[in-house]
Amino acid sequence: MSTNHELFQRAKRLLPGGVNSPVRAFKSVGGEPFFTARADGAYLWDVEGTRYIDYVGSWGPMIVGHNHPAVRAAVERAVQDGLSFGTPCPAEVTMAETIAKLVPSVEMVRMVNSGTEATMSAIRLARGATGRAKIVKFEGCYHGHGDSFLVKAGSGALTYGVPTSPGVPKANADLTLTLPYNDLDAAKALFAEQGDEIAALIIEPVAGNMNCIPPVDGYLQGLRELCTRHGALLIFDEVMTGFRVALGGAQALYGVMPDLTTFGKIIGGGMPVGAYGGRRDLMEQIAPAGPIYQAGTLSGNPVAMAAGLAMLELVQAPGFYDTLAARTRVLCDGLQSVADGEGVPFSTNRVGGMFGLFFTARKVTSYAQATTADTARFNRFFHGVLERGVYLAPSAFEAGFLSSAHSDQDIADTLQAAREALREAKG
Ligand SMILES: Cc1ncc(COP(=O)(O)O)c(C=O)c1O
Ligand SMILES: NCC(=O)CCC(=O)O
Repeated sequence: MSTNHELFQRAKRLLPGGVNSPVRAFKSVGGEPFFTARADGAYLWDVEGTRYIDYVGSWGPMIVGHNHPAVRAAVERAVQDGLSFGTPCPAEVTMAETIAKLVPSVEMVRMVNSGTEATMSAIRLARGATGRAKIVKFEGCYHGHGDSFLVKAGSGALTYGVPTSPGVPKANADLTLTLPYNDLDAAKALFAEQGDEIAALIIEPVAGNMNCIPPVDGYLQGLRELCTRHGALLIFDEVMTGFRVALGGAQALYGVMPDLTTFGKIIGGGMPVGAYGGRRDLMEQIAPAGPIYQAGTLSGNPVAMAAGLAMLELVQAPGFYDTLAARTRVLCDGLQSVADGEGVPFSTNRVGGMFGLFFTARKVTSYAQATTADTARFNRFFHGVLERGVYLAPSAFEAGFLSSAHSDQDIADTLQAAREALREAKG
């Protein structure tokens, strides 16, 4: 039987950094990642049989808990009929209808295989439709690993201190303009200067890749007005927030209609899926309806669609998001009172089923504030709770996720682990 350590040694010989996605490595918190053998409900079990209460949820998709019987059964049924057809299949039509029904701004969709593909395709569409080249993104936001987005990026790029990646041609990076999140005046100033060259502004409507930072009141509305005034498209990257902060995503929660929206994570139920969609007049410019090319051998895959549809069925249960948000609140308020009790400077953010923990006394509303929180303290806390069976994202710059499988007891156990970890780190 291989141990975590043996597996990681083998992995490092053949996989860069021992992982297939950088955020999984424990490079910033220190130590070695554990290898998961099995997942169920709110828990992961590593190859040594240790159980963890999981607040990563496969980085977002597992909103009903791991290995949900209804999702698993849907996949098992779909597999009986074949794994991939390369022709249209019925489930992708149902998927498109479901997304269009649930997400206010979506009139048409195209399925893809990851969030990265969704965002790359959405900006190609924006450029093709407007005839403009520049895009605007926000410092600390992450939109996958497309060249245009690895400029002042969040997530692993921020965690590892290389927010602008080598390998992105300068000509490409120069077309990506960046702004500070939650600062409408900065956006107004940029659009006043270059508004007629901007194809699209893309934003995480709740930032989740520089820890978790909700938009301040009126901010998304202000960006909407700015884009409309300057003829630029507004793209909400709802890969993380879609079906996470509310059934209709952040656009439903805040009542702001983007022109295009990108999706991933939850809509695949744990299978590799992404999608982009929005205004009909824009989406009809995508091939073969229109000239802007975008394609995919496995796009709309029947097994992935079955998993995603089962997931979207479950989240439509009455009260699903109210309960999820209430649990998230109990967790965050509980952690706050534990930290207060231990005299540790601490604050939290949360929207629906996503949350952020900051080792700083003030409420965090900006990238600058998020990056000045005490990351060394976070790293000690991360290991302190991990030793006690609680798995947080191994980075101070990632949002956390709750699922409907997390019980009151799981939250109570998490708070106890947090209390012990904070006490130990002080002593
Ligand atoms: C907001 C956001 N956009 C895009 C992506 C990219 O998605 P993927 O990892 O599926 O390519 C992610 C996460 O990875 C994300 O959080
Ligand atoms: N918040 C970070 C992600 O969702 C990305 C996961 C990955 O890159 O593996």
